[in-house]
Parts: sequence; C-alpha cells; structure tokens
Amino acid sequence: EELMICYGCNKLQPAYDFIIVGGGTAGCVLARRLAENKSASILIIEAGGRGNSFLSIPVVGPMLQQSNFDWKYTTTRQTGSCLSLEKQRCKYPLGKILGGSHQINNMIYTRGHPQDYDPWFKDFPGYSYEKDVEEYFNRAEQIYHSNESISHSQAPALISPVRFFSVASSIILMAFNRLGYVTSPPTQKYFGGFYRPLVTQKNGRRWTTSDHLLELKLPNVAILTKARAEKILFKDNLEATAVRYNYLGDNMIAKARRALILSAGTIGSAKLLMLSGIGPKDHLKKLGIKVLNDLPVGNNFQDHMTTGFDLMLVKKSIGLSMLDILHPFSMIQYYLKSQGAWTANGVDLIGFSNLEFTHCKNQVKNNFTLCYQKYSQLRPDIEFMMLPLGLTSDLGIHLRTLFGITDNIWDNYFAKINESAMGILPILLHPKSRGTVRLANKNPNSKPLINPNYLSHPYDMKVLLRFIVQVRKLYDRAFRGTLGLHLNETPFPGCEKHEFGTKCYWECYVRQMSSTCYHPIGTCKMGITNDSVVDFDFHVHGTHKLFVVDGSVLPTQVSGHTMAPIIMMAERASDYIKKFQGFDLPKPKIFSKIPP
Ligand SMILES: Cc1cc2nc3c(=O)[nH]c(=O)nc-3n(C[C@H](O)[C@H](O)[C@H](O)COP(=O)(O)OP(=O)(O)OC[C@H]3O[C@@H](n4cnc5c(N)ncnc54)[C@H](O)[C@@H]3O)c2cc1C
Repeated sequence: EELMICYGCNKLQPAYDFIIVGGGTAGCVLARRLAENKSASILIIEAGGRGNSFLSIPVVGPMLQQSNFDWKYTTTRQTGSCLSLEKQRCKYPLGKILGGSHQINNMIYTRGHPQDYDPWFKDFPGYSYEKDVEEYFNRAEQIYHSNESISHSQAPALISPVRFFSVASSIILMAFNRLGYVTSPPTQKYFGGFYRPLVTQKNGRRWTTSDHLLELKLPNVAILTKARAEKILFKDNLEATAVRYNYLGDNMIAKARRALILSAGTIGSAKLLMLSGIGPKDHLKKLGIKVLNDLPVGNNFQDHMTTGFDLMLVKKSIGLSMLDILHPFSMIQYYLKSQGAWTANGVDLIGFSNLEFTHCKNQVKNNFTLCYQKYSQLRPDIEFMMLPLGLTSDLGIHLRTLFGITDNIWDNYFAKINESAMGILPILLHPKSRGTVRLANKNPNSKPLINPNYLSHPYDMKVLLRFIVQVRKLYDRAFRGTLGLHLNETPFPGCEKHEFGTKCYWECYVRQMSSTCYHPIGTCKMGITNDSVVDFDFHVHGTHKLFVVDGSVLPTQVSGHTMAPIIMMAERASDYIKKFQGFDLPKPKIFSKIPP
C-alpha cells in the first residue's frame, strides 16, 4: 500500500507551512481550504491507512467497526448505563483510516437547529446564525438528487437523498403523513417531523471529505498515512514548532512553519494535548508528565446516547434482510446502476420531537396536527432513528460483537427473537451528563480512558422516559394494524422484577441496553470562559501556532448528528488559519467570566 499520497512531490519535506494531525472529517476539509493558497505547503499526518474502494460500499460500514480501521476503544466501566454489556463498558468505535470516522459512519447529514449554535457563540461579538454558521454550511455543501449522476464534487460535503430503504419504512412514513407530520427533509428551518435522511454519497457510494480532497489532486498537499503523532514540540514560550510521530516504528519529526493543527478527533486531540503537557494539572502531574499549560482538556466530554435495539418486531418480513444484502442481484445493481441494497446507510428514517409538542398533545387529547403546527419549529429534544436491520438479523455472527453483548443477554433476550426485528432508537439530543477523557498513562500507545458518564444527570433519564412512553403510544396507534408491528415484550434480563412497560421497567431497560450514538464532542471546548481550551480563532489558549479543529471544539451537542457541524466548523476555522502567518505574539489567556 502506498503510504505517502502527494500529487506534486516525491518525497517528504522536513518542514511544511501547515501540519494537520489527523486526516479525518475536519482535517481533510481544512487541508482542502488551506491549499487554496497555492504557495502554502500542507502535510497531513494520519495514523490509519488509505483504505480502498471496497470500503466505500455503504453497507460495508458496520463491518469496519472492530476491524483495523477502528481504534477499537471502549468506555470505562459505567455504573448507570451499558450494564448488560461486557464488563459494563460500551464499545466506542472511531475511524482509524484516511477519512476518519466519516469512513465508518452512517453518512447522515444534518445541520442541527439554528438555536443550537447560540450557546456556542454567546461570547462572540456580533454573532449571527446567518453570517457565522449558515454561510459556512452553504459553502461546505453540494446537494444533488439521487437519480442524477455526478462526475466531480465541488464542495467537501456531497449530499443526496438515500437511494435504498425498506418497504416497512415507506409504510411508516405514510402513517406519519396521515397523522399530519411533515415528511420531507427540512430546508431553512430544521425540525420537520419524520423523513428520509440525506447522506454523503457520490452516485450511491460513500463519499467522505477525504475522497473530495483526493479527487482534487492538489499539488501542495502531502498526506502521510500510518503515521501516528505522539507529541507536540514547543519552544519555551509555548510556541508549537513541530510534531513527533511514529512512522512504521521509527520516531520522526515534522516541523510546522506557520501552524500546527490538531484534527485528531474528540478523543485523539485531547489525548495528544495531554501527552504533550497541555491539560489538567493534577492529572498530568499524577502521570509524571511535565505540565506546560494547565487547561481543562478532556473535560466537558459529551456524547449522544441511544437505546432500543430490536425492540420493534414485525410479523411480515418487510424490513431489509441480510438476504437482500447478500443476494448477487444487489451486487450487480450496485456496480452497474449504483442502486440497490448495497447503497443503504443503515438508517431508513429520522424524526425529531420536543417536550412542548408532547405536552401540547397531552393537553388537547392527542390532536397531532394542531400541536405539530404550533411547535414544529422549536428546537427538538429527541431524535428517533429507524433501523431496518435488527442486531439479530445476522443471527449473532457479527453485529452483537459490535456492542459487546454478553452471552447471558444474548441467550435470554436476543436469541429468543424469532420475527424480523427493527430498531426505533431514541437519541437524547441535549444531554446534561458530562464525562471526561483522560490518559491511562504516559505511553502514547495506551488507549485513553473514555468516560461518557451517560445518564449521570437526572434530566437525561427524565426526557428519555417521557419519549419512550410517547413513542409507544404513537406506534400503537399508527401501525399495529398495518404492519403487525409490535413491541418485543420479552422482559429484558435484569429488569424482570418490574412490570413490562412501566416507567421503572423502561428506566431499567435503558440503563441495561445503552449504547453510544457515536457523537463524541467537547473535550477542547471553544470559547473564552475558563472551561474552554481554544478561543474563537481555534487557537489553544496560552500557546502560539497551535490550533484544534475537529469535534472536540464543539461546546455543546446539536439537534442531530455531528459530522455536518464539524465540517461547518472546519470551513470556519480555515478562514482564520489561512490568514495566520505564524508570527503573531502568543495570546494571553483571557477569560470573560467564570462559569457556574
Ligand atoms: C459508527 C459511527 C457512525 C456515525 N454516524 C454518523 C452519521 O450518520 N452522521 C453524522 O453526522 N455523524 C456520524 N458519526 C459521527 C461523525 O462521523 C463524527 O462526529 C465525525 O466524523 C468526527 O470528525 P472529526 O474530524 O472530529 O474526527 P475523525 O473523522 O474521527 O478524524 C480524526 C482522525 O484523526 C486520526 N488520528 C487520531 N489520533 C491520531 C494521531 N495521534 N496521529 C495521527 N492521526 C490521528 C484518526 O485516525 C482519524 O482519521 C458516526 C460515527 C461513528 C463512529
């Protein structure tokens, strides 16, 4: 495999204008934009390999989890969630490949709700959604219809409607329509009922920000794969001058003339900063790491949590089945027509709801339409994802290992399912629980300690339970007759003492059967309060020439999935970093106010 990718050079240089650590979602957007200045040289250092076109087949995505293309992390032992999983730890997949997590994700593209961004920029002078957020989304996106064929992508996020979905999801969509929900994707305002997700695909194949970067064949961008950054090197005044990395077992150094940018992801960037002496003083001291700057790196860790796998059973087989995927016809359809089951992204429908809507509905005796019209523009609290394939669809061969489900739970719950199963998963969009990312020790090879601390704040469970009860009623009313859709009423092991369907039962269930929804953010929070790590220019506080641009800078969660906001922020960051010449004086650490 070719390890160095470069269209305008044949060997690695000792120094580059910009060095980006991590060729993932954000890193590739940034490289593409910085390279617009033709005289600037850019090096991406990526720990994973390059991948190949087989990995771009959308249905292959889940197979990449727990493979060499995944960092294969797990959370620390959780006490209020992940209880039914091996050692009470949730698996924590993250892409270790050029393209990053975008190479293994579900490709769902959601901008979030405009109000999501108000708290991010509350201390930013003259902030407006249109100028500071929307403009960057617009710049990042190219949208096309799924029946068109595209030859070149013009923007990092190439977006189209999904090309393949189950019959069950079409019936569900029709039922929602009858109830008065909007069922087309949102345009300007976000929250719009239930609809088919938009995905980042080019002619039915996965299309990541790294595919876009490679397609441009930029002569001033070099990408070194299988190179893992281990330490940032500083001058005395905390000016980042170079990065030390491990390349095929050797220690190498690359020097950054103008800026060193960490885009190693929410876990990777926090880990690298701490290994380099930037992080919470007490933690670093305990591990024997010299403290260069005491910053709250690794705090404010937030994730979207989900639950509800295989909770919906269908009598008739109208979901997507493994047979559809394995059928030779699907392969032919994919390679000849860019259509069919192989283009499926694993999520047929997404939908959004909020507490005001639920409350209204209870007040006016389930008048959906009235409440919907009144509250559909408000920021949602919960998202629902409809997964056409249950964990049991491959009879326990692969999917169960992605979650680390124990033998006891498998045998006494999942193995008992003898109908088609689907998932209707609720995602808690704005959790109040906060976790941490820490180092296990000072060895760069060691896995970090990822503690999402799910459901540690009572608000999170309260909201989740309210919606589970709501969705149950909704499904009873809408689909029972049509689809033979019904809840899996086998008591979940460990929850038998509670009556099925009561709040106590669901609370127990959620704590047992929890999972990440793969949206880690926040460990290098952007802002100027003393819980932040980077300022509004993405510069690490108190340092010089050092930036962080990836999911870690997002201060709070958005009402949707994280890839789009991360791409938007990388676009935004490129405007600042492009202008940065590398000779500004170090900025003093200024904080506007102490957060509560
Ligand atoms: C299974 C899964 C499904 C998901 N589904 C969706 C979805 O449908 N829609 C959505 O919006 N979001 C989804 N997400 C989340 C989304 O993919 C991520 O939020 C986003 O890709 C993160 O972007 P990033 O740039 O912060 O990090 P990444 O894209 O993860 O990039 C980080 C890169 O840095 C590299 N790296 C890390 N450490 C080092 C080091 N020391 N040296 C060199 N390189 C390093 C990594 O290998 C990686 O390539 C999903 C995520 C997963 C894992």
